[in-house]
Amino acid sequence: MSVETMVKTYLNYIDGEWVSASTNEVEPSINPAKKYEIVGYVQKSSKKDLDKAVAAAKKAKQQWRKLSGPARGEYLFKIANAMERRIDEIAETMTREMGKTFPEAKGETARGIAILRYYAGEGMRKVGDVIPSTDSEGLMFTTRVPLGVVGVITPWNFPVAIPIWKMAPALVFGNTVVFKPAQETAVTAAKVVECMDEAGLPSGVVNMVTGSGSVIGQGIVDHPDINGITFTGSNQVGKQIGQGALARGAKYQLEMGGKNPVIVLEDADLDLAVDATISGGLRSTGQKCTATSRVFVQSTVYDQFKENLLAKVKQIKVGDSMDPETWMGPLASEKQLQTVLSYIRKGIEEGATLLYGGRRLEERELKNGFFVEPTVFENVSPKMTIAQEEIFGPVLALIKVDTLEEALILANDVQYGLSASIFTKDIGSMLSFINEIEAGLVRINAESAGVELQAPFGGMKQSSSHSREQGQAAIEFFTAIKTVFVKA
Ligand SMILES: NC(=O)c1ccc[n+]([C@@H]2O[C@H](COP(=O)([O-])OP(=O)(O)OC[C@H]3O[C@@H](n4cnc5c(N)ncnc54)[C@H](O)[C@@H]3O)[C@@H](O)[C@H]2O)c1
Ligand SMILES: O=CCCC(=O)C(=O)O
Repeated sequence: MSVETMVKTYLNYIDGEWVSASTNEVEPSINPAKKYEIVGYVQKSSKKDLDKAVAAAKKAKQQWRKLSGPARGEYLFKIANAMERRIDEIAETMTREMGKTFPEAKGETARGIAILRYYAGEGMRKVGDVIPSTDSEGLMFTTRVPLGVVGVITPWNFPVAIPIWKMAPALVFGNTVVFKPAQETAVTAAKVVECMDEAGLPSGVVNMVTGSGSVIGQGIVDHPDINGITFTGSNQVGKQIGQGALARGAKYQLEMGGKNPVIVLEDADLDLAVDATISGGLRSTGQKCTATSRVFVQSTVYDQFKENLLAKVKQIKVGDSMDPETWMGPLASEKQLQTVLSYIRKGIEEGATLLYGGRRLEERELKNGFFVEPTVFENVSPKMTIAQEEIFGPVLALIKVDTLEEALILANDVQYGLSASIFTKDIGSMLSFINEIEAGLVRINAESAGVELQAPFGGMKQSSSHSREQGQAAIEFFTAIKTVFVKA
């Protein structure tokens, strides 16, 4: 059964107009909690639509870069205000489209608004330095210029925060944007862009084209008039994007997966560590790049930690994310469900012990959605697939260790390096962890997830192209430095 009456069709946004794709094809965006419910129809665009969007962004860039930083910042304040007026509607759309609980979706939308305001303020900050020249009569200084047209390619798991943490700095530093959201959350993306339109952003400054990654995403990578590409998503796609961008000399930035460890030492506050492991690993149904995946627990407190963790995991209420009683919603798509179930099967086949969960939930209404139980494994050895690969689902692997040194070696023994936590009261252990863990986000006595918009964010190793997003770090990607020498 599909509910097709009164379902709105969302259009592309090109040169300040809402337009259909040239293909005349649309795709349904469905609710992962009730797969028969269509949240909206979104455009299945072609390269021709992308070309129009790029041409609009290219035309708009001269006027936009001529505005002062504070004037561009004013537009961001207006977008933030428009989003604030529509916060509940946007959050509800996000919940219905990708399944995170309504409070989480509302928190993310509020975060998007705060990011806009932060970067609005950045429009007033300095963009260069005066550097002493060897010529006593010369003046040497740096200034920054925008890249031009920036392609923004984003995933479905943070459908408001991630597009905004890319588009807000792109805009305030004088770039124009071609935005390709994940098709799974294109309705939520359209609502964010509606707020930009409501704010009166000049035509062509932001353009949105929805469609498949292989056509629109790849089209952005290959387009000669796109000067920079900022991508967040999987490693597989990120590597392709990096290679494509490098081949034609475009600037690029990739933020990708994680396999994030938590270390629990014997002196830890165990209640805190248990709560943080559950929150960091299972909120958003484990679909955060920063989600806790591997939990290294010192052998002296292992049994106690396991008992306390399981007692709490068993209480987790799984269900429709709009239900205020629900703590954990569905996975975002059928594909995501199948991937997570296949990792769980692999864990069992490779000899890990399934302590709790592991099943798809199909009782009553749940059968219409992509629900899986929160899942906990133990006896996970370091080379098992579930200890190495990003699962992106509510699956925790408990691993017993004797010492911090052993935990650090095992924690670092993966290709990823995004975020990591430790629970301990010992300052020496904290310092060893800070120095030796291979992760871009290092958290002490706090869960592995939780990114603050004013601080740099990005990974080490294969989690990133080694650049950083957010905070003042964003200026490094979205501008180019010019060194100027002046002599009268
Ligand atoms: N490090 C971070 O900041 C961060 C944040 C959120 C998510 N992620 C990662 O994102 C992944 C989950 O998101 P996903 O499933 O949407 O990722 P994905 O790589 O499948 O898709 C991301 C985006 O790339 C597009 N795309 C797909 N193929 C493409 C191609 N050939 N060329 C250009 N674009 C293409 C998609 O349509 C989508 O818009 C996880 O690995 C997660 O860890 C990382
Ligand atoms: O999915 C990646 C972003 C994670 C994040 O924003 C957070 O942990 O708060």
